Amino acid sequence: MGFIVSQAIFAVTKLGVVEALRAAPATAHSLAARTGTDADALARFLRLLATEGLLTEDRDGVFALTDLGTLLASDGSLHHLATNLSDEVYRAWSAASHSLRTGKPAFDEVFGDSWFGWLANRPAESEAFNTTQAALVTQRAHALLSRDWSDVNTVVDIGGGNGTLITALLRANPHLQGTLFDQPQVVAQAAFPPDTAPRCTAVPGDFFTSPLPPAQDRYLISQILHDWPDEAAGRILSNIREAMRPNARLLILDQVLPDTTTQPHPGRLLDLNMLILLGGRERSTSDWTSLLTTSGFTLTHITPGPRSSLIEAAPTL
Ligand SMILES: C[S@@+](CC[C@H](N)C(=O)[O-])C[C@H]1O[C@@H](n2cnc3c(N)ncnc32)[C@H](O)[C@@H]1O
Repeated sequence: MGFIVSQAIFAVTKLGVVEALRAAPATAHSLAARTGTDADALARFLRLLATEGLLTEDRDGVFALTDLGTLLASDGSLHHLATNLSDEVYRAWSAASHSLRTGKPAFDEVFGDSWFGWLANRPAESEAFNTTQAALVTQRAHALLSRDWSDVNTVVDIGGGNGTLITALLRANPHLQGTLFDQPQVVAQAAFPPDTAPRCTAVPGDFFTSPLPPAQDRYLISQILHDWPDEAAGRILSNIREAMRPNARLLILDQVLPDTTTQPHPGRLLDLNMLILLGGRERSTSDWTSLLTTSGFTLTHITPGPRSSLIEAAPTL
């Protein structure tokens, strides 16, 4: 019955109840008046979420967010993820058996289009998705940002969304020149802040078919390859390989699945989410090694991280 908790979380986040509670603890009655919700229903939603540790309720029926619940407020790290997973992604999951039967994305079955095709025609949803991705950057990018970049001059972020990661990288390394590469309607959403704008260029294109920016020192690709099955991921990698000089390096931020199933791992949830949405997959170290080898790369190092690992590769000469 985990979906009941998920939907309760999504509903109170989406309808502004979390935001109202972030401002001040309140009774269900007063919250209902401010959020356009039904007071009795709201009290029941909030009591369930209190049992999940997101809220407390005192003897006077006043609800307050816990530290965990605060993550769902608009300035919290999980707000965008919670709202983004609640609509189309959730509806795609209702056809999970289609993916199980065919190995193909349930999203396409439910919506009659691919996830990125569907987003391309919906500016509001596309912006919400890119904001969600951007909000997760700081949680994922630690291994990347804490590297020594002093001997690197140029870096391109392939499929870099609205530019949040490349901006963080340029801000931390004032000597670096950056390029953001993504689909035209996505790079159009990038707004580079004044301190990094002079050092960053946006290049629109398709990472399957467009020539990628040549002669960069580092090719960064974050949370992209897990969107695609091996054949398509291999085509993206081969395209990157073609743009690279022999001394350039590939930096992949993505999940690395453990080899065993003895421990729960968030990558297993993401693995199925990628299948349902895009027909993609998460990969283990041996999966990464073989994908990279067949695409002209040698895997040189993996820095494991709780949310994302940093996988480094060099062109095979
Ligand atoms: C899961 S998001 C990852 C965004 C960002 N790199 C991050 O780490 O959060 C996938 C990105 O791939 C981009 N993308 C999808 N298909 C593409 C294509 N054919 N060519 C270029 N970019 C594409 C999307 O626009 C989106 O920004």
